[in-house]
Amino acid sequence: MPTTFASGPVRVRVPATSANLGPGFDALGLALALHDDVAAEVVPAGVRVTVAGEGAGELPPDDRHLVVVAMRAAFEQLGGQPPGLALECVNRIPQARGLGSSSAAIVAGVLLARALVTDGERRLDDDAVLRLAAGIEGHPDNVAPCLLGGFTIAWTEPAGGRAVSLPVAAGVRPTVFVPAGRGLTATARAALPSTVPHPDAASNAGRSALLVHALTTEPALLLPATVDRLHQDYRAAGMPATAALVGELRAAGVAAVVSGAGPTVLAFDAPPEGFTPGTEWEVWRLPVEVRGATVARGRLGHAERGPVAAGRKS
Ligand SMILES: Nc1ncnc2c1ncn2[C@@H]1O[C@H](COP(=O)(O)OP(=O)(O)O)[C@@H](O)[C@H]1O
Ligand SMILES: N[C@@H](CCOP(=O)(O)O)C(=O)O
Repeated sequence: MPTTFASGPVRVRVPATSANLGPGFDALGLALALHDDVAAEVVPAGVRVTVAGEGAGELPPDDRHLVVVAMRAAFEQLGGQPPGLALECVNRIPQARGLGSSSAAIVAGVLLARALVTDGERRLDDDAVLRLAAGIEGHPDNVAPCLLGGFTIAWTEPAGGRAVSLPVAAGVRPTVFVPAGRGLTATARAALPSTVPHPDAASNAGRSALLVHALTTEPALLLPATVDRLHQDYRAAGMPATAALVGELRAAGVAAVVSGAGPTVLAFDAPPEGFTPGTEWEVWRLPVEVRGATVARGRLGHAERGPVAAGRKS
């Protein structure tokens, strides 16, 4: 059946995410209440992208833009490309900091493309959206919480990425420490060895299983549950300030980890009174986002164009 396109714009709201959560490398993730909003419309020709907020003046306004790249991949699976595309992006997720901005862009693109095709949900169901987005990103651990919300466990089968979302226990209060400097995920992945010692793998298996229990049921166990031996130490030389802050917070009894591939630090509770991380860090309390990505008809309105998402506080 030929592909037909919806008339008028559609919009999507996608949350920031923190992946790994310490021992759950490439598997565990958490959605956070900080969002990008993107609207897209099929137009007669060309590709036009406007960007406000994070990445404005830096991101390519054309087919190289990651949201457009993801839309193109999704349209391919949906049966055909539209004649042209117009996008409006309002970005609040800091980019290249370990808060899942690239996954958010990819999820936004796949969901927008599906919503712009008249029978899109029949052609690309929710499981296929996750598989496609995880395939573009290369690992499923950010894409899963971005799509599903909450705390997610993701894994990869021969057919692609899959995930489940679990409710987070009351008393988990994520705080992120965001540095001004960037770090690309690809660079941080290149710092990892191709094999790891068996005791390190065994340690992470136990701690990530414990982390599922700690995050959903018993937050008092978050400190021992967030010990990692598979990625953080290998990456420390490339982000010494991040490694030092994780160490200081943990020494103060706060369960802290590298957020995603860094350089942001995620703590599962507020730092103790009087703890000063240094002026290079912006400190935001970001509640867990339970909703995941949401799609609606129409352009971005006043609410979506606002400067700060609900929950982000300095
Ligand atoms: N909202 C966005 N729109 C377009 N491209 C984006 C967006 N967010 C991130 N990107 C692209 O992804 C890169 C960052 O990806 P990555 O290194 O995986 O970091 P992060 O931890 O933020 O996901 C950016 O430099 C940019 O090229
Ligand atoms: N498991 C990945 C997670 C990358 O997350 P990001 O938010 O930094 O893109 C990794 O550790 O490489």
